[in-house]
Amino acid sequence: MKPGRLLKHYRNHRDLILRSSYVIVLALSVVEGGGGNGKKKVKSSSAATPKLSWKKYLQFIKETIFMDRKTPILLGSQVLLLITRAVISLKIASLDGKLVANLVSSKFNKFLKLLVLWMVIGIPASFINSSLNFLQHYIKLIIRNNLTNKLINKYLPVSGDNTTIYKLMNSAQIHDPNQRVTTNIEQLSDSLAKIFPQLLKPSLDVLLCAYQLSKTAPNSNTAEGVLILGLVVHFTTLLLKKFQPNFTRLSIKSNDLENNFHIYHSKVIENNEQLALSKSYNLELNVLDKAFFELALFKRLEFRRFAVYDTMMTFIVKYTWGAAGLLLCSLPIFVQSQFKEINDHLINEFTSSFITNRRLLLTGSDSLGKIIQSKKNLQNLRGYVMKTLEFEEELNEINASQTVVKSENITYNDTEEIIFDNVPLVTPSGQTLVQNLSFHIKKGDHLLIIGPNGAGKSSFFRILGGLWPVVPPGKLGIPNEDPVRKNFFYLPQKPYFTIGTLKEQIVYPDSVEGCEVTDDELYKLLELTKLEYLATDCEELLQHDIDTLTADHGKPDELRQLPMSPFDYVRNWSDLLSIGEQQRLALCRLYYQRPKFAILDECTSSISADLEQDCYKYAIEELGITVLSVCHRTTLWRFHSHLLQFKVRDNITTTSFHKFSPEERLLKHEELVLLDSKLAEKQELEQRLKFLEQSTKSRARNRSILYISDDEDEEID
Ligand SMILES: Nc1ncnc2c1ncn2[C@@H]1O[C@H](COP(=O)(O)OP(=O)(O)OP(=O)(O)O)[C@@H](O)[C@H]1O
Repeated sequence: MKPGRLLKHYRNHRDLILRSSYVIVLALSVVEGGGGNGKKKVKSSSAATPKLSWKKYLQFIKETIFMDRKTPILLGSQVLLLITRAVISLKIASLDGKLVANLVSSKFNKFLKLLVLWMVIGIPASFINSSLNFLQHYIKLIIRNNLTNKLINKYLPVSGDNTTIYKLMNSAQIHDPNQRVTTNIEQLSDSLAKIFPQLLKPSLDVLLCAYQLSKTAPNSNTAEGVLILGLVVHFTTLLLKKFQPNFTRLSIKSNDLENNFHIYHSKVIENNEQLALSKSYNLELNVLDKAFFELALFKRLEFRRFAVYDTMMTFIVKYTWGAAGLLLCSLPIFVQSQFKEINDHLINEFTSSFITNRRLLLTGSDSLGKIIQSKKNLQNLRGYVMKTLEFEEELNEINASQTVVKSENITYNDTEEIIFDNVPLVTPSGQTLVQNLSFHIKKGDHLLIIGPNGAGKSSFFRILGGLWPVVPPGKLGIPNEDPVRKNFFYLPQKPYFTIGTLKEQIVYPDSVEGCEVTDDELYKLLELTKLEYLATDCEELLQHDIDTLTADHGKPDELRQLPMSPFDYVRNWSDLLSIGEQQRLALCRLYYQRPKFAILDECTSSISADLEQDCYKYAIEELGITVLSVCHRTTLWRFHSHLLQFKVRDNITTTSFHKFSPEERLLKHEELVLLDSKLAEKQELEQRLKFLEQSTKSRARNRSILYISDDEDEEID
């Protein structure tokens, strides 16, 4: 094509070509500014950024938005409001220009009319602004609600075997589930609710301003100038990218450090009594200090990077683009003033155009800066999504594995038997504690489990309770589920108590709603473990509250809210009760539940020996509960008929299982203890004898030396 024809074509389609090139250049700048800077590394972070493909990221965002029908509708409304606001901003920009022009030419009436119009437009503008704020918070709440529910349902699945959290805490992946469900989801929802206005508002502003600028430029020759401005924006954005930190990495690392600090702090709170008694504040302070120091150090590094980036950003967006824009708006005026005679009308026109275009340019450059800055939020959001997805995938895996393991290696019988057939005891970390465990007991066979510390006694319970899988070729047989009576009830050495009512503690893990137990029945349960004073204490506290509120006539509402029964009085039971009392209250739970089998893992170790015996007797003889117990006191042996013994020799653990006669075994045990003590006595006597022989010998030697020296003395004499 000849240059002449090309020029003609250009002239014919000049407007279209320039406008589209301008938009393309701006879009390029946005994409460049929004693209990742993969080469940059966060120095203090040793871990690599976890991988998350864009497809998976967008899929997650899509699923989160469409989890609820309300969210897309609200997002749609947000978009509509944003478009309306952008159009209103344009209108206000042109009004601004006209207002100043009328002010300069002292046209008061026109100025007043425009001012009224300006105020009238302010009404929908204010409404739209506050509606946008409201919508953003509302969308955040809905997203947070949906995500939290989704994760909590996977975290505490009602349909599973209630082992998810245990398995999660034993997995190497997740150490901070509480943070993931709380802080992480909150940050994710906040970021996601902000991202649309953050991206859409400035994008719309940029597009509308670009369109308006190229349309309302004082001289159509400035269209090329607008394109040059676009190119300036593009290249400076590329420069800005060099200073841009990797926000995803920063947000992940910062989150991890925050979580570490939180975990250490929770441990201190949890073990406050032990720390006070062992006077170990100094040590714990060091640990907390170190965790916080790491966090603060990283935050400082993060802020420094942000500060450098912000400085560059402000300089480029506000001043470089601003100056280029001002030049673009003013140049045509200077050029025209050289050729035309300046009259009032021209001054008016110049002022109006300059003010309007300047405002449009400032809005445009500011919006472009915001789009580039929203990359930070996009990358932060990516970090939060990664953490949430990692958590969710781990939960999905655990929950899926539960059903597989259960169906493969566990069988149910109606003969009320527990059968361990060649079951290896393997820890979650893969260490085999016992090669194979084989035995079988039925209802009424009370099993005593003994063995040295760390041999695997509690681990056996973990397999029975479904916490650890039944590893092939092992097979586990357990009784069929019974709607009336639970199969198993587990009592550990340190039972768990909630902050709640006394009734809730006794009927746990049943809910008090729909529970038909009466206060008298609850009181009887407490009597069995000699804990009736707990109910009396609650009664006194309740009476005290009633008296105080009655004396204070102004609080009838609070009086009405007080419980009717002392069993409904709320207290923090785990802080309030001694370990022995906690173990006794846990026994009340056992009596209330009356399961077929009770798994008692040193659950009476802090109870006095005579009460312990009474409690065992009641459970076995009165309630017909079959016990499987780990206990170190020989006084409890008489309640058992079978023995599972763990023995460790040369670091290899073996087990033996047989019927057990407690009297015979106790006799042998007593004999063994006697022999042991005699053996110890013998060894002591032998040592004493050795010592005496040695000291006699050394005295004899000393004496002979003395004699020799006497002789020598004599010789000298
Ligand atoms: N979740 C786990 N992950 C890895 N190893 C574990 C886990 N729980 C326990 N173990 C290990 O398994 C071994 C057996 O522990 P277990 O609690 O069964 O011992 P125990 O015989 O009950 O000891 P004790 O009499 O002291 O209570 C120990 O070496 C312990 O460190």
